[in-house]
Amino acid sequence: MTPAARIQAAIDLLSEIEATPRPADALVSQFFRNRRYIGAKDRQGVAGLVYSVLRHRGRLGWWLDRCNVMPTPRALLLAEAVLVQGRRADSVSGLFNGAKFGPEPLNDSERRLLKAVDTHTIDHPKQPEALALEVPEWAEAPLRAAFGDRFHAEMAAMLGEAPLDLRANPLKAAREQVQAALAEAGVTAAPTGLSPLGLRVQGRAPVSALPAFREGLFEIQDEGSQLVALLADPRPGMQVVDFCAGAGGKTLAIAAMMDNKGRVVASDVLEGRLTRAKERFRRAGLHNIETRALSSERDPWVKRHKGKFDRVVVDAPCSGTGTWRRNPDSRWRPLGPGLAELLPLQAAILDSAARLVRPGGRLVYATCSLLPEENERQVEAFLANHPAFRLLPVAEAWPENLGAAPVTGDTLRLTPARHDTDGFFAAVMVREEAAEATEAATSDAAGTEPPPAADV
Ligand SMILES: C[S@@+](CC[C@H](N)C(=O)[O-])C[C@H]1O[C@@H](n2cnc3c(N)ncnc32)[C@H](O)[C@@H]1O
Repeated sequence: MTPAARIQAAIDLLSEIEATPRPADALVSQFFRNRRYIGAKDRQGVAGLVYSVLRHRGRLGWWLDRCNVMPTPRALLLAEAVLVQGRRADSVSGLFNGAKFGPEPLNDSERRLLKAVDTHTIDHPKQPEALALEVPEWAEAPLRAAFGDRFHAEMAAMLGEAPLDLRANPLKAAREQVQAALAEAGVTAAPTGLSPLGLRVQGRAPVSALPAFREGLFEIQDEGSQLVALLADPRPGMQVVDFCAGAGGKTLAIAAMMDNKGRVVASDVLEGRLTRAKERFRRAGLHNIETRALSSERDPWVKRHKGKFDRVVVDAPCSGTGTWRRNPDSRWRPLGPGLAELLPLQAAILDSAARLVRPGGRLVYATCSLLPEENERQVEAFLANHPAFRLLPVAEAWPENLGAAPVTGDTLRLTPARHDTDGFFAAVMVREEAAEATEAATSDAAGTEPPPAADV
């Protein structure tokens, strides 16, 4: 592809991302699947342009606004070329010449834009702090409240790219074996600091094309997500529910730790996600998992299985603020259901899923959010309404690993700035053996119609 053709492909891809609410990573994969003639290097070049626009979208928008130019994909890419890549306006305009496969020539306002941004860089002292950190307006106040004087450092750490983490599948290979298989394929990876199963890859190797991946020796999973699954402390022979299993990221880790012994139920309100998860379970060699599509969090299946499970993991739908490094597009997309709907939904899911926990069993509540409203506040409200449960400090829940890790407080709070993982929150709660009767009396009381399921 010529450089101009790459720009045109980036314009097409950005237009698709703007036109649909689906996450950018899914659309990027689909875009290239439908254009198999685009080679690996060009794919990387086109995706690099698109992700650079998404990663700088707030500040690029600020510049376009200042120049009175509409934020079209063409204008965003023009501004990106100058303000982020540091190219001169002349060399950029030369690529917009209407040649075959390249973009149409510039219009007047685009020419004006190039002239205005020439020799500038993306940051400008007049940009408000939150915008300079690519923090959308709706999230600024809660994130400032969450981090106080660490707001700048935490948000700055979210501007970079997320590392590529893998989780060894203990059913098929130890972490060292996976590391050796990767090295043989020319991929360098080092053990992660917190997760005993994790490997962090150096650079951006296409690991899913490797035989070791196809044979299920490892999964692609952020270290923070691995820790959430490990916190449930699933053991062989246990009965476990992954209540918001989605495409099965945490289910895979949980089931593998159980050595294929016992039972894991992967449930979700979106059946399509569970169907996709099944292929991953098969590749990983797991046959102790069953999937269960729920009509809502109060599906009758839950009541029928009250008190039957040793572990219940609730990886709740959330704002996703902890994954901004990985999904930069999600900062600027409308929040889907919005916090006003997410907060009661999270509480309702936790409330209902808690019924499944047997006396002495564990309930793990997790989100990939950085907002206390979705995290600590939800757990506090749950504990206040469910005296049968008590918080188990994470260092006690999993002393052999987290005891030595830089994790403070009773709950797990991971951030890119502090732990170089995605932002995650997890709390472990235990249903007291003696409190069964009290809890049983209160848990089935509220039978109100649930809010619609959110695809988050
Ligand atoms: C954060 S995602 C789960 C990610 C998944 N656990 C993983 O590790 O790959 C949250 C999931 O909650 C599901 N969900 C949304 N509303 C729900 C509800 N009312 N009951 C159960 N699951 C729900 C969504 O469909 C979504 O798959």
